Amino acid sequence: MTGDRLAIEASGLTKRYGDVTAVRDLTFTVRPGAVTGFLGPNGAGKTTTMRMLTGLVTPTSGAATIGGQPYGRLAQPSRTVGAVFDGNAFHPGHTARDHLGVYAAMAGCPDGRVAELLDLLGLAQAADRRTREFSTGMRQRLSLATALLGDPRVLLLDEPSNGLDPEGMSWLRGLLRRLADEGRTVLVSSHVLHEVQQVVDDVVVIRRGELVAAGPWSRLTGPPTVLVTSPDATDLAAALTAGAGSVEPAGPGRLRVRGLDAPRVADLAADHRLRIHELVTETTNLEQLFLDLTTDTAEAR
Ligand SMILES: Nc1ncnc2c1ncn2[C@@H]1O[C@H](COP(=O)(O)OP(=O)(O)OP(=O)(O)O)[C@@H](O)[C@H]1O
Repeated sequence: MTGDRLAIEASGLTKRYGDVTAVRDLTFTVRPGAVTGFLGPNGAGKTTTMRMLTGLVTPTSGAATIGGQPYGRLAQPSRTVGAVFDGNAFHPGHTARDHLGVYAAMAGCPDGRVAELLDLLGLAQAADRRTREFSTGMRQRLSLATALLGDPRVLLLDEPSNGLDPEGMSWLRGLLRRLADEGRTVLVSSHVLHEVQQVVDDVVVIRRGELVAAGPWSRLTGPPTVLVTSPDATDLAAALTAGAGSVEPAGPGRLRVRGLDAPRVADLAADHRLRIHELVTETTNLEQLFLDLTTDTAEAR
């Protein structure tokens, strides 16, 4: 399979339920070999979009394709796409091993695949417990195991972090990274930015069913700035400007510098025998960015 054959594409995707437009004219691409965060507040239309990508919901207009084909036309859907949706149902009397065994048989998975996944998903110890005893986090792991059974190259995960504790979150991020590094296409939705920001390469942000931003995370957050405090701020500003930095005042004795990293700022200060009392690299406040992207400006007018 070439890389392009693994891309997810939404093109003018729209879904209306009566008067409610859940998703409106959504166009984006999700590339293989990366983790893409599908972000937006509750009710933004993430689940509806993911359901359209997997053929569970029929778009009112527009198209959703995976590797250039609508989900329904894929030759081996369960071997191409693995999906996890909130509220995945398990038979309460089945053990995790039973549950995976049923799906493995349906997907024609080789022997040993169930044990492999129980291990990969950290469920080996709980393999023979009935799913009715499972915590939300264990259910999430079992959903993920089910999605991964057919060794799919494309993964669509709707809020997979729901119910995971911090350790589970960190484990999930590691798993997502690994799956993407193996060349898979990984689309993961979340309404909580900080849960995914450490792992996503790209983002697609929606609000009220419409696209707000899409692209590499680094492009959306911009380059870091450096905040420097110095009793020699005036001379330091001149030295940094001469060193190709862009400098603006940020309070008494304090400068905000763009275009130079912290070591370069420190080196230039040392070259000019100027004192530094504090040096901080500022990354964009991502929560604020997310808030800005998702706040409905129409309401503010
Ligand atoms: N079957 C349906 N019938 C009517 N309205 C629906 C249906 N499914 C979704 N909606 C509406 O479409 C909008 C988008 O819902 P959706 O579940 O896709 O959002 P979401 O971003 O996944 O939210 P959450 O994070 O809360 O799951 C909401 O206003 C929702 O009420």
